[in-house]
Amino acid sequence: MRITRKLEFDAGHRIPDHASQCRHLHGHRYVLEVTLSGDVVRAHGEPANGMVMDFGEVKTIARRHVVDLWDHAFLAWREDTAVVAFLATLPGHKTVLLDTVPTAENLAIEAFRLLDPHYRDVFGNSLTLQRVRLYETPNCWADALREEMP
Ligand SMILES: Nc1nc2c(c(=O)[nH]1)N=C([C@H](O)[C@H](O)COP(=O)(O)OP(=O)(O)OP(=O)(O)O)CN2
Ligand SMILES: [Zn+2]
Repeated sequence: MRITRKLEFDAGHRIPDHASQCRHLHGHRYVLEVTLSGDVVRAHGEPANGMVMDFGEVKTIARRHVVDLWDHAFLAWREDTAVVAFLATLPGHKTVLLDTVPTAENLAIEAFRLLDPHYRDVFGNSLTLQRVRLYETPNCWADALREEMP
């Protein structure tokens, strides 16, 4: 069985080497989809009975480890030196430094990496993070799939 929880957040970014519009500082309302696989828990009296994982718990973990960190932040490639230096002049600015250019592909991979250790199988139902899908716009998204993760 697979279940998916969708969350949304707002963040700024730029793709410094892009040939067109995306080299400019701009933002998106990102949509993050977290897909888990596992057996349905069959345990009378347990709050998770009948579920792979409570959607509320899926959300809590995604917020704690990605969404709350990235929401209203500027997601910057640490080698984008001009932007990183500028953001450092803004007192208390919420900046997230990334090891890769903040494309939809790289953000999906990074979100998968951040979330994977936190979706733990506590009911013996083989709970596993399978996919992180990140929408950069309603028309553009990237999938980080477990079988393709480095
Ligand atoms: N493979 C990728 N291509 C592009 C990425 C990316 O992350 N991965 N990112 C961008 C830009 O950041 C941009 O935000 C996307 O812009 P655009 O292609 O204009 O997308 P829209 O949905 O706004 O397009 P419409 O045709 O206006 O709906 C570019 N490429
Ligand atoms: Zn963009």
